[in-house]
Amino acid sequence: MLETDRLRVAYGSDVVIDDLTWAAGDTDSLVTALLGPSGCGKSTLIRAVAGLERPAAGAIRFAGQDLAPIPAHRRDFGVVFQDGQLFTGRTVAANIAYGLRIRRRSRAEIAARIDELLELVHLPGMQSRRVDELSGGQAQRVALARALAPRPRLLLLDEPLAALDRRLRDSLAIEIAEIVRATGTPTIVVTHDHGEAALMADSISVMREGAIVQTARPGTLWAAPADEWTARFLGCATVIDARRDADGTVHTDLGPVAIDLPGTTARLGLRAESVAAQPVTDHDGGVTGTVLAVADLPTGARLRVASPIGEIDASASGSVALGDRVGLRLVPERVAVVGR
Ligand SMILES: Nc1ncnc2c1ncn2[C@@H]1O[C@H](COP(=O)(O)OP(=O)(O)OP(=O)(O)O)[C@@H](O)[C@H]1O
Repeated sequence: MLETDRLRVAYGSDVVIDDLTWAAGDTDSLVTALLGPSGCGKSTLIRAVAGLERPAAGAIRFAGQDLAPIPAHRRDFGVVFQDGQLFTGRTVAANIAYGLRIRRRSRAEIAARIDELLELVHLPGMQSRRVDELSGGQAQRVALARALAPRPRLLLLDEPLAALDRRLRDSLAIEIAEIVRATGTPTIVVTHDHGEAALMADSISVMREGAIVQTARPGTLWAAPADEWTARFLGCATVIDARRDADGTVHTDLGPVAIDLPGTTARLGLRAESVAAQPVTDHDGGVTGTVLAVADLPTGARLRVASPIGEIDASASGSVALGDRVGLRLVPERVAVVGR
């Protein structure tokens, strides 16, 4: 639905996006996350799509239509930025009405649409509240309602949760995704947080230095990152070699693991959840290590372990203490196969 074709965006001589050909929002993916580290060009891409930056070369198309001749306010795209950018000193209703007023909708229609949107974003009855009196989470819901009010063809969310605290971020991420799904609005959400991307999106495009390195569903992305950089960016702190022998067993320096490899050798990405640690007495003579640090998380203990391949992260379900000797085992369903 949204396509960039050999797109280049630059600030003066500083080229941020070069030769980018990318598509988002196909029929089975309503919400696409644009995920990448700080400074990789996510906001620049979103701003170019919104019509706020003029491409130096290439094209951006929506539903087949070249957007170049269409100014930002005629694209029918809704935009929400990190801090919402509401009109301060005005009411919630006045903010949501903005895009409807400039489209000259009737008063009755505007009032009805405001009521409907406030129900949708779970702020019923807040019409006459001044936006300066809202909490950060409420302000972002109003910004979302304002963006959705004119029924945009595409919604662009640029780090909509970045200014909120962690606990609120997760719940609002899920809520925003539900709201945009309820309206059926194709959405691109920019984030540098892969947890947030997974909570919100059907598909994730990973961006690195102005290029999209992989687009996939979240589960596929975690299990099969396109390359080592992507694996590390997605939380695989350790990357190791694996090789498959003639009888199909896959060997690594952390012992065998029951996974399929695309060839006879591959690189595996490991997160703490990929390596299970258990007290060495219960262990059957495999790889062992020494516990260097323990963090007790609600989901179990997370460990830093001195292993034969150096320091690695691991997880333990039982009780483990600093200095313990632990047996290490790779958890096949939690191991990422790089470049599969
Ligand atoms: N208005 C501007 N003028 C000049 N350079 C800019 C401008 N906006 C962004 N840049 C530069 O372009 C590059 C990409 O920035 P951009 O904001 O698109 O990245 P981002 O991935 O959205 O990062 P973040 O997550 O930190 O917002 C950075 O090097 C940034 O310094």
